[in-house]
Amino acid sequence: MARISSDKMRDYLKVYFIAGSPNSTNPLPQVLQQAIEGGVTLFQFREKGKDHLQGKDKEALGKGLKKICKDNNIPFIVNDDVDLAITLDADGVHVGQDDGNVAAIRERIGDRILGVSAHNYEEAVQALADGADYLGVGPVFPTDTKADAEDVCGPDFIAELREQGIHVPIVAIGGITESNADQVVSGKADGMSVISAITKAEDPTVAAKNLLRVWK
Ligand SMILES: Cc1ncc(COP(=O)(O)OP(=O)(O)O)c(N)n1
Ligand SMILES: Cc1nc(C(=O)O)sc1CCOP(=O)(O)O
Ligand SMILES: [Mg+2]
Repeated sequence: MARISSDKMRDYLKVYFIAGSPNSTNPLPQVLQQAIEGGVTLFQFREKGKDHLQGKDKEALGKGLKKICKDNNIPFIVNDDVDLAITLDADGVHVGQDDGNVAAIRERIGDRILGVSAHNYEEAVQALADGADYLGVGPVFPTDTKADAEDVCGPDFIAELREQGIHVPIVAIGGITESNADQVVSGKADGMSVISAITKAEDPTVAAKNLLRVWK
């Protein structure tokens, strides 16, 4: 296996669905299946928040979600938990600035996809030097989903990173909805990551379709 190409990574980032069981009142496997039917291009299992699953329960949910992704040709990414990613043979891992040494995580996961959160030029450059395949940048809008999110940077912050010479795949995150997703596209991100825009939608399939349509 080889590292993913930047072109392929950009395709996968278009509508990047992130969720864990605390984000959804309906069973997450059902929501993921519906979101995939609407066209989401990548999935991250982020089991965080109130009453989140742990240990074998978390592993069992992750295993089921990974199968849904595999059956539908969507890469399955695990948030934070590198051990679980390896146990489940996930397609990749996403880590933030406080989730461990990125270069060491790259060593551990081999050629799997590695996403790293970055909030400024210096963090972006370091993440790439350490082996990131894509950067997660946010929050681009206010979000209620992540209590410890950084200050809102706005969607145009990604265009600023581009001007500073960061041309790798970047996905915007935080507070993205059907109503503001067009600003993510004009802000020069390669994709949008969403939690509540899909998990709290009346119909996750329609929500995913509407987000995908913004790219067309
Ligand atoms: C695609 C993407 N971008 C950013 C994040 C946030 O990661 P992090 O800062 O480590 O925060 P947690 O998600 O771990 O709470 C992400 N998960 N995915
Ligand atoms: C997981 C996460 N990371 C963020 C960051 O800024 O790094 S914002 C965020 C929450 C995204 O959820 P929603 O789409 O519901 O706003
Ligand atoms: Mg993290």
